[in-house]
Amino acid sequence: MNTNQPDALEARGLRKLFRGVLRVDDVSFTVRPGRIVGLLGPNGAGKTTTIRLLLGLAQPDSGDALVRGERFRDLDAPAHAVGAVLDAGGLHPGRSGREHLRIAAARSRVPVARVDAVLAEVGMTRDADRRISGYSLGMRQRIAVAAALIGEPRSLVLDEPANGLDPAGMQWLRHLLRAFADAGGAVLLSSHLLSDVQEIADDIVVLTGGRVVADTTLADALTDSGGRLEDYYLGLTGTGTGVR
Ligand SMILES: Nc1ncnc2c1ncn2[C@@H]1O[C@H](COP(=O)(O)OP(=O)(O)OP(=O)(O)O)[C@@H](O)[C@H]1O
Repeated sequence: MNTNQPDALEARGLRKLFRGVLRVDDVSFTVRPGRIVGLLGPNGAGKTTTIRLLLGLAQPDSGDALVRGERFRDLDAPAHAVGAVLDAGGLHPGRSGREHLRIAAARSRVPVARVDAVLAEVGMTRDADRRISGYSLGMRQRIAVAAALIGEPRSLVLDEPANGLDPAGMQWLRHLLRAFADAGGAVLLSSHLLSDVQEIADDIVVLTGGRVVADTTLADALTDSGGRLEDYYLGLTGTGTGVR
């Protein structure tokens, strides 16, 4: 790794209050190129808020959320820096997958030819012209991933991407993310599915009550817990809430 390169994604002392309550409390971690980082934590731990801060969708009360060393709003070409998969359920049901991606391409100011490229990348070429209302949740996830890839980003951020994916869909996502990281991309994904994270992540960050309680490699976490991420996680969070 070139140590002069800024980290792909960096949370630096992030704090966020909602109605006077600290929900993200001094959160710091980095995602380096070539790594897949799993962001774990019980319901309400602050994962989505942390992701929204990194993507410039919410502003921290203090601290910095940096993408390649810059705040999201200062990036020249945000779609080229980071792609996000936030809520596949939020796609407009009346549009086709292709229309959704054309809009994403226009917003990101990337050539419309990228639409066919990302459709192929996510295996949705054949179904591209059907309405999203007729898609399964797994197909919606593929279109959401395609939209994230439209700007050929160097980083990907995914909030609960496994939601709605069947085992074959999950395997597909795993391969896609690994290939992305192997090509030098950085990946941050939140998930409740510890077995999936165990199969996919290089590093893990565990949040509880808005604070980072672990930031380690997956290998070290497994060594510490006899090979089961679930045991490591439950040892830290002391709860099975929301975790299966
Ligand atoms: N816009 C908001 N207004 C008020 N409170 C909020 C807002 N967004 C999040 N919170 C609160 O902040 C805390 C962290 O929420 P967040 O969604 O980041 O957690 P999470 O770890 O992603 O949880 P889950 O696993 O349930 O998705 C929760 O207590 C939540 O109710």
